[in-house]
Amino acid sequence: MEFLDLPPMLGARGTVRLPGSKSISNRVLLLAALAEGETDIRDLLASDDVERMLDALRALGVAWERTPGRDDYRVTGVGGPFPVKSGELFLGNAGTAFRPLTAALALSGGHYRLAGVARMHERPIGDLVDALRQIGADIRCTANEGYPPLEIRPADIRPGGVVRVRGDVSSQFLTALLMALPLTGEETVIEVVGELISKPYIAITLDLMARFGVRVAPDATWSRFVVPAGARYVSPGTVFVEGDASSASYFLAAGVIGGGPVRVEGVGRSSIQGDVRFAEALEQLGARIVMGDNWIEASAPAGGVLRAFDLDLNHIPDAAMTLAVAALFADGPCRLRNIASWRVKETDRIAAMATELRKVGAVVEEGADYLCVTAPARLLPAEIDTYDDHRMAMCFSLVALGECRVRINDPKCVNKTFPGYFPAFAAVARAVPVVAIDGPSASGKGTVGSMVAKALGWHHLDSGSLYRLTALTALRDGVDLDDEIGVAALAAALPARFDGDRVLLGDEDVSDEIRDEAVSVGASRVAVLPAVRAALFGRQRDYRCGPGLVAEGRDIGSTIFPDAPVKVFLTASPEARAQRRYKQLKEKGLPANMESLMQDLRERDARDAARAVAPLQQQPDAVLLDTTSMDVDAAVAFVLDLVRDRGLAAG
Ligand SMILES: Nc1ncnc2c1ncn2[C@@H]1O[C@H](COP(=O)(O)OP(=O)(O)O)[C@@H](O)[C@H]1O
Ligand SMILES: Nc1ccn([C@H]2C[C@H](O)[C@@H](COP(=O)(O)OP(=O)(O)O)O2)c(=O)n1
Repeated sequence: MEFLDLPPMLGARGTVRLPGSKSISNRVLLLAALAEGETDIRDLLASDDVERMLDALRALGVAWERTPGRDDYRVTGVGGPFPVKSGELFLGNAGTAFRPLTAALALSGGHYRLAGVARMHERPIGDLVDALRQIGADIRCTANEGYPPLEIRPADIRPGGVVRVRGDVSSQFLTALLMALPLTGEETVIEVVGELISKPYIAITLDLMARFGVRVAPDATWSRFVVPAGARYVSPGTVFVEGDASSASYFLAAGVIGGGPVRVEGVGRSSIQGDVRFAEALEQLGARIVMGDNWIEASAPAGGVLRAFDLDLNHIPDAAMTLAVAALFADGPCRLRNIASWRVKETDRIAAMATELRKVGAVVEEGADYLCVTAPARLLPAEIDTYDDHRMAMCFSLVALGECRVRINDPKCVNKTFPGYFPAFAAVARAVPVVAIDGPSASGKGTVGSMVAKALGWHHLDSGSLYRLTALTALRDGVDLDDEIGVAALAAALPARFDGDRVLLGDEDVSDEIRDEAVSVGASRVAVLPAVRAALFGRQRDYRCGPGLVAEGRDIGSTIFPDAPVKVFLTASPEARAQRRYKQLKEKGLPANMESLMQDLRERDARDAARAVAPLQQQPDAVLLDTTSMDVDAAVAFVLDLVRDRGLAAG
């Protein structure tokens, strides 16, 4: 399984240009396809769901072309039903393609098959099929009644009169009917049965239909819609796609959780997307929000802490997911109400959200249509499953802003709506900085690392001492150093503590004992065991805390913190290193022999460099620092300059 490790973040600020709205992109594509004339669409979203719609339209005889290198498209409308009268369409997990195409194809007089991924076949479509059958459509659910895949056959469509459709499962059914019925040319009344959910999405549909020349006004209660006689779609010429307001939610929340300000460009006061009201929800949590016509900016509440909330989120079902994760930063239990539609989205989002929030330590109560989330005192590092749901992946990236590392499984699921999400997030979120110092034995890593950490006021990790503590424990407990599983178990349970430059096992100071030659040789032996390295992997990452970390070892820059902004490969000639070690041991009153030290050092260098897992080697992005003829202070000054040059510490 592919994954992405997000480091703990210290805060967020900056500006993000949003990708185009998915809801607008797929609606505009379909309307442009059915309209008379050519439509130029600017800033169309580049994502999987939009690709599915584009592919389908081409298969159905709609010509479109893309301006090379841009997200601008020209669609040549067919001025009515689709001209291609048979076809098999694969629509992935794109609800915004599947539902509207079902309705438009049911009225196109052809023979079509529509299918998607397994999850698409679990997402209900029965209410839409029932509504279309009322006007004579011949639609068969070929696997399970009420669910895709579907087969549509030519039929005697009898428009006019009243069509009833349920509005309380997914508003996309109403959207699909609204967009397709003008193909009949006759007046049809749509009556919504049950409370209409997600009304703002219907508002997007009506707004875009009006731009293509078909005006449908809802009654006061949004339960009756009249599609006028003689309606036909005509291209408005050029359509600009707004930024995606649901995608904006992650960055606005990042600004609120991570201090901010974070500004999103592409949506604002004049947006037609209901999800811009997510900003209002954030305001109820105490966030500071500023809005322009085409941008929104979010910052943390004046007091820093988010207020607990109890909100009906029916009007912003997608952006509401972001609030479930924002609840991890609130000062009390938070309730998200009226969100039953989550259960029929890309995954059962209520269940998925509850499961994953619990992994980071939250207490979650899950109901048929609500979630109650209580934040833990401290977030726990976790491995988040994403259920092939782009929004799960994007939401849980926000956990990192709690200075908590988080692993996102299958991160590419964001391609559904936002392929550039993680780079965009990394551009506004500020990771806890790490100085990674790697190099051979006795090159000065410990000495330089400790002094650099003190000068910066950052945390310090001497990873070698973890290997030494592991070896010491194995030697004491009589565990064979080649017993990989046994030694790894010791490494995982090590009661290691660091107190300044003192190294402790529980309460026992073992700073000197771990420098014994026997322990040094043992450390070098256990360090080649993959299970031992794996056992120490997460432990080392947990030392990454604000304001920053200086860590040294052999694989810090390559494996433990590959994203470290400063990497140094510290080395010196073998002779210089042997002499340093000799002096060091003598000063500590420990026995030392120059010849055996030299020999031992060469052997250890060879073992560190040749091992299969995380061998010692200079990373391409590491700066070489050869201290053969350089004193400690000069080496420390060199590293501090690098840190300041990268803008990670004041000058
Ligand atoms: N640039 C340097 N010049 C001279 N001696 C150094 C230098 N860097 C480190 N030393 C000394 O070398 C010894 C070994 O350094 P240490 O930090 O323990 O190395 P490592 O952690 O790489 O094994 C220490 O006594 C240290 O004071
Ligand atoms: N990140 C690390 C740190 C140390 N090791 C290995 C290398 C050494 O053999 C032991 C002890 O490391 P340490 O840095 O304390 O030892 P040296 O004094 O540099 O030889 O652990 C490693 O494999 N990976």
